[in-house]
Amino acid sequence: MDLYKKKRKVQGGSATKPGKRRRTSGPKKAVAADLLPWKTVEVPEMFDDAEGFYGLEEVSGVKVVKSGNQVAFHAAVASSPSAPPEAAPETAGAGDDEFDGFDDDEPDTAPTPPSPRAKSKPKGSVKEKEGKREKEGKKEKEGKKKKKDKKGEPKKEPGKSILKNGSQDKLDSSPFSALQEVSDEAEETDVSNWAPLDLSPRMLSAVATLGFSSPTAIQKATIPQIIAGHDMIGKASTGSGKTLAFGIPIVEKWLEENSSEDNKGAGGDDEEERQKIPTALILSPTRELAHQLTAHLKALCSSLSPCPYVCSVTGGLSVHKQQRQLRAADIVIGTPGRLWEVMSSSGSLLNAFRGMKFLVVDEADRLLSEGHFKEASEILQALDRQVISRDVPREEDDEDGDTKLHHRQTLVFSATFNKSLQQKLASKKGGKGSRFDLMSTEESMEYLLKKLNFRSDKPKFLDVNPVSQMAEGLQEGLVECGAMEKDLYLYALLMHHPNARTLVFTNSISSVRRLAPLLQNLELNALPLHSQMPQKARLRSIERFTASGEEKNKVRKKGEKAGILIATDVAARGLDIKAIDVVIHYHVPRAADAYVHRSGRTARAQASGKSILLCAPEEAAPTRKLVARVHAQHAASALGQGKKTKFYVRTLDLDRRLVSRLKPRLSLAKKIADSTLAKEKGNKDEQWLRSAAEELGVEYDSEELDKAGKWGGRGSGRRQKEAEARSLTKGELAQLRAELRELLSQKINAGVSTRYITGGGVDVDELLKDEMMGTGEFLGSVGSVGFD
Ligand SMILES: Nc1ncnc2c1ncn2[C@@H]1O[C@H](COP(=O)(O)OP(=O)(O)OP(=O)(O)O)[C@@H](O)[C@H]1O
Repeated sequence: MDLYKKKRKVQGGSATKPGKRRRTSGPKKAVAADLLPWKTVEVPEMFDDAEGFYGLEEVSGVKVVKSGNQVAFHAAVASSPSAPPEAAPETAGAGDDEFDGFDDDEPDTAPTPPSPRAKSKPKGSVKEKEGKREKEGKKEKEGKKKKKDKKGEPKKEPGKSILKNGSQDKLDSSPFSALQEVSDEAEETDVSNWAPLDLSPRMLSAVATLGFSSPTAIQKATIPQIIAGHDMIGKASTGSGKTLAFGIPIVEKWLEENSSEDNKGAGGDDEEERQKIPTALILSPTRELAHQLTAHLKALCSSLSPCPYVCSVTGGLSVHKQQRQLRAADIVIGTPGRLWEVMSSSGSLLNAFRGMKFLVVDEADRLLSEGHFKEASEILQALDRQVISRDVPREEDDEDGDTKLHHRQTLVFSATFNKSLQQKLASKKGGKGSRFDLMSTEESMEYLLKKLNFRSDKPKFLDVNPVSQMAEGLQEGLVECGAMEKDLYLYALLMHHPNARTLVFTNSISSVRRLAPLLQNLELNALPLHSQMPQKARLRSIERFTASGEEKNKVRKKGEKAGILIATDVAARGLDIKAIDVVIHYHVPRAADAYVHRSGRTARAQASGKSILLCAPEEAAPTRKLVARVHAQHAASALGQGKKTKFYVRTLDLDRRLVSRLKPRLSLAKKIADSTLAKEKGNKDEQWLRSAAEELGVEYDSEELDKAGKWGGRGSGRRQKEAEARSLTKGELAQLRAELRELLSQKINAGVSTRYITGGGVDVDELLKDEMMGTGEFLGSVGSVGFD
């Protein structure tokens, strides 16, 4: 323990001059990799098969120093492997890094996670992720090893991983661990644009570690206000950096109060026995978002020493374990369900939370509506209840008898505030259709004021994008197609964007289940994501999607395809995956906020992206209205400037003859997918019927039951189709697969489309030129789908 503290002290002396971050060096010695104090990584109970974690060891507080092609490990103290240093997982600064999974008990409509804001991955250090993959296959491991050798990176012994920095350094097995990778450009990041925000040198250094040279608009607007002590309602478009807008002031406050080792929280010598008062509690509507926020804040704190202990409280870990972690937590990020479970079972914990400095309600409109409202509301009420405590300052009642918690700032953030929030807060049903709309500034303010116990009567309301919640670099379009042609048009859109990382939203889990294998049959890198998937599979899909089709120096690995994530709205909010190029709404969103948040998964952080709605003819008019409502402010502001008054979502025009040439592939792929799904379902149904028959003591006769299915009645047509699909023999399926392979091996001839005919004929030689052959699935060039 002493050793650990001493190390942190040394690192703590590394504060740099504002403006530029400089490398600091402590009294560390070069140590052979074998002699570093490796420590076995504890495997979370939830991982039955350990997901490759068995045998993994980690080491913290080690600096990887790279000079040319040489790499040396510098550690304050080297010890033999048999004498590892004392680990302090429960003390301030230790990381909450066990992956506690994605809940399947979250409402299906709940949104998901994001990814690195850190500009680039560290090249010189051994990456955390590699530890996770130790067991993923010998081949892959050898491949990686070779690559590393080439780069001159340190050779890692099997099962060992070096993690960056001493404080939050435990292995983070969440899919958002990439968020904790910090930029190796930090050394060069000029952070002088942050100067007006008056941040401490240590915070500037932390921001430089992320490689962020300027604050975003919402950060610029809100950070000084929050640091000055104001309550805040912050609204800004998706992907505009709201997390750090509240994260930076929270960490700043923590730094202010924990600037020395002698002043660490409410603890003291008996800290382990006592409940620490956390600096902040951040409420998140979904587990995935909570994990992302945790990773984001840990990334911010990764270079700080001492640094706050950031801890997430979501389902997946035992309540007991989380209570232990919470005892030492400085910043707690959690979903209302699990938080309430943990808080309500411990008086001292609840009391400690009452003393915190910040309460953050992220994605407030979602959190205070739908399924979470009840628990979020209980947490808020419990926090506001006054209890006499030695640690928590007593508050005065105001003239109305309401208790004002003057020591606590409340921060509320979202890109949207919708009408369903208004109804929930007003506890009454709104008029028809109103829940689909977004709220005006005044309305949002009024209702948030009713629900949250702000310290001042008028919290600051900052809307940095009052005209539009949509990201600036976003292009929006709509494709009209027959209701039964959505699969075909989806495939055509994907063919038009062969290298684009694409996120496809559906309104139902069954559509995800159907579309993912269908597109996989078409040799696309389609990955499913919905709330009924097992946690590990969800995690895998996100990881594969995040890693898919990565370009190194603008070159994609040969044969590597960009990922296509087929998801329900579980992925709509907060998901921050780098470089999503296209969002496709396979089903039109049910409400305006869903449209904003789904579309906001692309064009993040100043990037560009496309959002495309697939609409059946009867859906087109209401969808256009919904999009127009989202842009209503935009239109009004344009009117003020004498421009056109209405926003029209752009109609995209796919070449229908070209689309129809995709049909043979699609129908083969569909037959195969239907048969596979029907067989799986059939097996499950049969199993269920067998056990039901057994329980009833009757004989199970599958033929009789099949006949029963043909008698008619509701669902009998579907059942018949399923039976037909199921009846395909192995040989027939193999034949279909062979036909499909043959079709997929030929490119689609775009050269004789109507566009070419009207364009003046086809130059076959031109079409067969190498560069034309290489562009996706089409032979010949195809026009763009209609965006400029
Ligand atoms: N100052 C900055 N400079 C550059 N990038 C930044 C900056 N601040 C944050 N980012 C990056 O911008 C991305 C979006 O940030 P964040 O996830 O906080 O957005 P958000 O506004 O919360 O989005 P959403 O409303 O969709 O949840 C992240 O990848 C983050 O790392």
